Amino acid sequence: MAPSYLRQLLAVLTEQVDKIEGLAEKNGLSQYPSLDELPNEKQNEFTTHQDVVQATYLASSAASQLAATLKPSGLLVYERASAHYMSSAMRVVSEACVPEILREAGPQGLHVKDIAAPTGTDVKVLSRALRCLCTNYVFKELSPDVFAHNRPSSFMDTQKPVDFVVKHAIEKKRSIDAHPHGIAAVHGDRYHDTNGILAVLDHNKAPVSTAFQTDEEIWKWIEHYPGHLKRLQMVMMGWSSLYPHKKNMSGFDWMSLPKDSLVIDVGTGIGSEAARIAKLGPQLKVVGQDRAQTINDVALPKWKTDPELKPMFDSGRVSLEAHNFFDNQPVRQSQSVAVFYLRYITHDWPLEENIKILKKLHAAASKDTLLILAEQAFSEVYLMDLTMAVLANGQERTIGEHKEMTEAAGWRIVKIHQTPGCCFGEIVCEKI
Ligand SMILES: C[S@@+](CC[C@H](N)C(=O)[O-])C[C@H]1O[C@@H](n2cnc3c(N)ncnc32)[C@H](O)[C@@H]1O
Repeated sequence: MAPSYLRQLLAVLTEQVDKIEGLAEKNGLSQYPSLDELPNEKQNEFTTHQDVVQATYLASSAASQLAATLKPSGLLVYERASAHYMSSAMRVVSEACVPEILREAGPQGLHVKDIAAPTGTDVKVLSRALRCLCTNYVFKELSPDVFAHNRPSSFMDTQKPVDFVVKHAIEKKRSIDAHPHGIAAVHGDRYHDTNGILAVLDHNKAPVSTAFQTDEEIWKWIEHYPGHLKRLQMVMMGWSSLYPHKKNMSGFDWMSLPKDSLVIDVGTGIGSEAARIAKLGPQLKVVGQDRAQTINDVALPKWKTDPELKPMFDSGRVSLEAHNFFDNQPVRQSQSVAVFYLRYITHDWPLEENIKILKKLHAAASKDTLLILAEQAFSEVYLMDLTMAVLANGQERTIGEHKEMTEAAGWRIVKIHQTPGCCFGEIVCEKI
């Protein structure tokens, strides 16, 4: 039987790796340099040798075809579509003289605060740009927020002294401050830029709001364009297929809740999670809440007509409610809320706004109410972090940042369910 498609690719890879390692041995190297090894003359001579280059091209083509084959297709397409964040991140990093600063810092690396200091670059922006690159194998993060060079990143180094490049960067900033409509720079007090991450620093405004010259945040602004609103809410359904196995997210056990427990899906959008929860926990009562226009013009028309959703809606098992999550929760005389569930809500907002949202839920919670945040809980896909920054001035958060945020609003993380092989998870919190 002919070898399978995967094995054929693997065979090319194995054959070329054998060839590369044979050539390495012949040239007195123990192996092909890893990503962590910084280039030196001997290695450079080896890695640019004609026979080695030929073998590495074949091996890397087979490897990327293998990766593209095995990666969930939705994720692959998403990564390709948001590749521009990588160019933005490279630009931030090179204008903040990071390659030169890290060269002088050496292999132990440097904390992002110290990397940002010489050019006065915003620490948070730099940290997010560096993390975006690290997850794509350019630079490496040794411990949280401590970064160092790896082999690919060292190619960004101009080899000029730090003092020289920093002086140049600061002079450029001064000339931009004098002519604010001039070319862009990423350092300084404000972030003048043209390549997609403008105004990341301005906590009241996302870059998208700046681009469309509005002071409204995206969820309010988009209501002026009903077609866009519908489209954006449909996109949320698409997230479920980014990771195919996420359709069967094996997280919180909804069957563990008693009959008629009340689950509120806060910021439900079109209600795809409300539907999922109602299916996983047929004994539950689920309420989907969102802004009035989303409920009335997007969610209700779907729930009243979709053959799969309509029976749940007609029977009252799922209901939809117009509610702004910055306001007090409606008073529910008859029963307390078992779970406040928020999927992809907190990544849409900066910390201060999230604390306001979570405090409102805290005020309406009984001592047994659980808060579940369905968010990126493990740092695998940082490309989405910059998407959140651009669209909504939001961010993906590390576990530490989730802890800080929930505790500031009176909640304590008690469990994290991670969907196997997926960076999304369900973060379960109790009232402190
Ligand atoms: C990223 S979407 C997530 C939707 C849904 N939870 C899901 O996972 O499919 C964020 C949702 O928050 C809603 N939202 C934004 N601001 C809101 C507010 N002030 N009150 C209630 N919902 C809001 C939006 O309308 C949108 O449906």
